[in-house]
Amino acid sequence: MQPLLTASQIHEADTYTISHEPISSIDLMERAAKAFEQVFTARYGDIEKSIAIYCGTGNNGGDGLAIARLLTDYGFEKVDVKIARFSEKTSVDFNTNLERLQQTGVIIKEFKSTAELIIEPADIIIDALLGNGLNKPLTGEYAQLGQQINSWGKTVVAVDVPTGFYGEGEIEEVAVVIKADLAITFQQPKINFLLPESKYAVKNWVAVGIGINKTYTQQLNSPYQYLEEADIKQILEPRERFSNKGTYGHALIVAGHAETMGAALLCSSACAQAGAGLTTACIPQSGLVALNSYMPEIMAIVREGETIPEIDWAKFSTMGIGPGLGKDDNALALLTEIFTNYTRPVVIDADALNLLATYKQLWACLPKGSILTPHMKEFDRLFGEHKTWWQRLQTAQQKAKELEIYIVLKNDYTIVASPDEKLYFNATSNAAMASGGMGDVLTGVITALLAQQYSALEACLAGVYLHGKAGDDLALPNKLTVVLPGRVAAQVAASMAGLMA
Ligand SMILES: NC(=O)C1=CN([C@@H]2O[C@H](COP(=O)(O)OP(=O)(O)OC[C@H]3O[C@@H](n4cnc5c(N)ncnc54)[C@H](O)[C@@H]3O)[C@@H](O)[C@H]2O)[C@@H](O)CC1
Ligand SMILES: Nc1ncnc2c1ncn2[C@@H]1O[C@H](COP(=O)(O)OP(=O)(O)O)[C@@H](O)[C@H]1O
Ligand SMILES: [K+]
Repeated sequence: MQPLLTASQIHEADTYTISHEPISSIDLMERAAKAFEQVFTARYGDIEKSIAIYCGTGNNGGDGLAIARLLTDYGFEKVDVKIARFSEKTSVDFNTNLERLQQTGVIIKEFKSTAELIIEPADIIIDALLGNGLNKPLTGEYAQLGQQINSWGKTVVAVDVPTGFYGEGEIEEVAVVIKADLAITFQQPKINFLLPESKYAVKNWVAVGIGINKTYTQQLNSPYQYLEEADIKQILEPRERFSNKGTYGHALIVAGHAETMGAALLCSSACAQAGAGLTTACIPQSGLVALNSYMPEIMAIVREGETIPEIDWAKFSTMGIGPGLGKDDNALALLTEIFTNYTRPVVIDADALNLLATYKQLWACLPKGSILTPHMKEFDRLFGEHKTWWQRLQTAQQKAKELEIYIVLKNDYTIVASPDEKLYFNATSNAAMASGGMGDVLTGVITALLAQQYSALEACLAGVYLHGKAGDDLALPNKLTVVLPGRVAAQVAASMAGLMA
């Protein structure tokens, strides 16, 4: 698990590392510049290309100067450095790196106003103007320079963060940010890189370690955490000798409606394939033949007309409720019946979320410790309209605590909010997975993990990771632009095995 820190915490962690490693601040900057150079040259290794490095006069600018020296040493012959002297203020390490660079043959130009600039002829621009030290939106000369650089439409690689971009907090639509094709960022992704609104400023990012003290960053106890493969490996347990289907739980999937039976099939088949010892689908009569032919391993409780079926509550280890269920009175009665009789944590998705959003009385009997898996629109239906993802993060954090539930807010980087106010970001999954029914599969996977007696948090974390990993394993090696949910469900076991190898 990697803690995601805010700008001020990153600054504290830098300071701590400098005094405790110990390492001098200028050497830490050199380490950062070296880490940048390695990723940069791996991506843009053609030394014939010309590079312009725009530097501020703080530490981000200092990085830029060190990078200019390192890229020249690497073999780039056309490196131009342009220092924006918009203020008299300079950092100590900026000054040191300027002296170092002056001893090389690199051309260093300075400008006091954007009006002095001509259209940049270089192939690639490195943005080392402002980094994490940004404390207000760009105005004046910085804003003009930002607009100017954006207007050139060049390939831009940002040092740490794009100039004008906030690592955390609300992203303002009107603020000027120098748009980066790639941000090579130090130590950790900045929290806002993981929210959809950042896509206008950051096409891609890579985080490079610079040896910031891990014990210190862990003890800061950040609410924002970034999931890593090692975390999931730690969660997943191998199957035991002498185990049987009873060992791995009995999951009930309550889903499906005449026109949306597919959701029930996808969800229950994902549940069976993610390892529930037994899976039963509670579906309308009209889906029974389809279920049996789609996956004969799954049992059924049939819903007929308006009647609520008899359910032997004690038989089920957990339930996944909602995919394709519909929102009619029947669905409401069924959900009420479940909430009245079943007290163990369940997984709530799709129409069950929409019912919860409409009929507020249902909240009172939602089993504590349950898992809600909304996408953005469902989330807003549940908790009100949000203008930004940053606001959604705050709401997810509050609501998970207040209601003692887990919220899986689905997106490119799915966020798991837990009652202890932590927010976990998952990086697996890819755009090939953006197709209807994918969420139904996720619900099946999480339900299966709950049935196998993983804790609710473990089921959420391992569930989102595995679901995304299965999609990645299918799509990425073959550069597929689409993977359908049924294939993802079928891949989960193999991806799980890959993690446990
Ligand atoms: N030891 C360290 O602290 C390390 C810092 N590193 C680099 O240092 C950067 C942070 O450096 P600094 O804290 O010097 O800050 P920056 O270089 O990001 O900014 C310089 C100064 O500009 C001013 N400023 C902020 N917002 C502004 C605005 N909107 N318009 C005009 N001026 C503004 C502030 O006074 C700020 O201190 C990181 O992003 C990273 O690139 C790396 O070298 C790694 C080690
Ligand atoms: N562009 C994307 N990048 C990464 N993951 C995605 C992307 N689009 C969708 N997903 C994943 O696919 C799932 C879609 O869920 P959801 O919107 O509920 O689908 P549905 O309602 O059709 O079942 C989520 O787990 C989400 O994380
Ligand atoms: K920058």
